[in-house]
Amino acid sequence: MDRTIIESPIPISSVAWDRGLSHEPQIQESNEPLVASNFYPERIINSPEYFNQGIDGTLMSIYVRQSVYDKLINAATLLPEGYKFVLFDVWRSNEAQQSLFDILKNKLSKQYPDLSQPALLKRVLTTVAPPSDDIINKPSPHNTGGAVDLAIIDQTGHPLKFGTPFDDHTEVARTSYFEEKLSQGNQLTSDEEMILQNRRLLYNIMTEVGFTNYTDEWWHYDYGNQNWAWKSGAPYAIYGSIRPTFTWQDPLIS
Ligand SMILES: C[C@@H](N)C(=O)N[C@H](C)C(=O)O
Ligand SMILES: [Zn+2]
Repeated sequence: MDRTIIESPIPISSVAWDRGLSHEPQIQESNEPLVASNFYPERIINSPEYFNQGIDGTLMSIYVRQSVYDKLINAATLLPEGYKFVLFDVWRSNEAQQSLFDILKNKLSKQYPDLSQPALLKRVLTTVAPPSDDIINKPSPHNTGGAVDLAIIDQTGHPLKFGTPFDDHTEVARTSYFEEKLSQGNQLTSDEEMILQNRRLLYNIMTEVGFTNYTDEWWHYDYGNQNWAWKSGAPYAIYGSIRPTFTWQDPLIS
């Protein structure tokens, strides 16, 4: 493995993620299809987290834009021998986005009963994008099939340590959290050092093939959607709102 993949630090962002700005890029829809992501089990496995949790509006299969799948396959070849990606979620229905938002809002309002409504909303929106009120111009990132939630498992089938569970809503989930600790002159424990390297591995591989990262979550990467266009400086996004068409079933229906 190329050592720079675990040695190159993750950049520390000096500005907070701005949900207004991240919807500014125009969308020029490429009409790339959504494809199922389960045809390369040697390197990519699916663990559809929200379907497994019984969240409304979820599907058992994970669907992803064609170029995003191609990029994931490409990225997977950069992993150390025997390692695999594990996909938790890619395309997400608007119903599922709404359910995730409602569930977290409910959970945090019970956990922090003294938080004001604006403060509560800010916390919820750090972990879950708002359900879209304009799916043509401002689709939520996963609804485009261009946002990927993922982690890595090693050659023995065990997840690498990333410092928090998937969908953790604390500041530790911020992708550069351990880089920040280091840059502030703190000594990392050996466990934290391992987590730092694992986050660098995921970050450097994903950005190498063209993804951008959502700075508040080590597991969330984008390609082709407005998040990606805003973060990468691309002139426009190529993925808007979409839904799977289940082409293999069409002949049976007609
Ligand atoms: C809910 C979490 N897995 C996620 O994807 N968060 C981002 C911010 C999103 O909802 O787009
Ligand atoms: Zn995500």
